[in-house]
Amino acid sequence: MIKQNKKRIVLGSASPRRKELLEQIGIEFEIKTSDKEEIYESTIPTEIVQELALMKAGNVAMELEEAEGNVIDTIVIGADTVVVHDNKILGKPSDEAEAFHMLKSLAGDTHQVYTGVAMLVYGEDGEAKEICHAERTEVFVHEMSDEEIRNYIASGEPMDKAGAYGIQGKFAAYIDKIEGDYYNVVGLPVAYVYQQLKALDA
Ligand SMILES: Cc1cn([C@H]2C[C@H](O)[C@@H](COP(=O)(O)OP(=O)(O)OP(=O)(O)O)O2)c(=O)[nH]c1=O
Repeated sequence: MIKQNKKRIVLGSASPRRKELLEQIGIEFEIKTSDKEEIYESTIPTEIVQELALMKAGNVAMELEEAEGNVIDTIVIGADTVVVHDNKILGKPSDEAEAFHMLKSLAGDTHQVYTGVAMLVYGEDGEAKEICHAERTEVFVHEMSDEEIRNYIASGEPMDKAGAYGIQGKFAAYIDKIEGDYYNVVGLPVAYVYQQLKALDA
């Protein structure tokens, strides 16, 4: 059942995973994306993901305002996911060699996945309130041989994903356990999003 929202909800993301996750909980929403560059200044993972999530939501809101003249009674949602291993931030790999390097470092060890969520909540007056949050999940990965890593890269799964893996795909074979929200690893802590929308009476 699709929940009829009181406010218009706009997901500012090109990620197919985020779209699926929001659909999964039955929220009615539209997708708008912006291809503006994403840059961050912070060095702390919880801050980086919130900064980037807010930038994504802000860019989409700005383009919405340009296109439609104003933004009222709307919630624009942005999100960003990074993997952190040994205090190093891993985004999407730029090539297969980097994917190999990332996966080699994650194999047989524990890392953290952080997803930042930013919600720009526009009222009737067109004024926006910002809500930002960072969710952390601990992921424990089994040992992997170099051949297993190479085969996984050959599957094509790693290249558009932070940390070069997708927990929801073939990489499931190497997940020992997680602590925290599974959906956060896939790219959107949907329970957090739903609970916020509920609290906002959206
Ligand atoms: C760790 C992990 C990440 N991912 C994905 C989620 C995100 O799509 C991607 C991280 O990249 P992001 O830069 O967070 O998002 P994106 O560029 O895909 O989409 P947009 O900026 O338009 O919202 O990695 C998985 O699908 N599974 C996983 O297990």
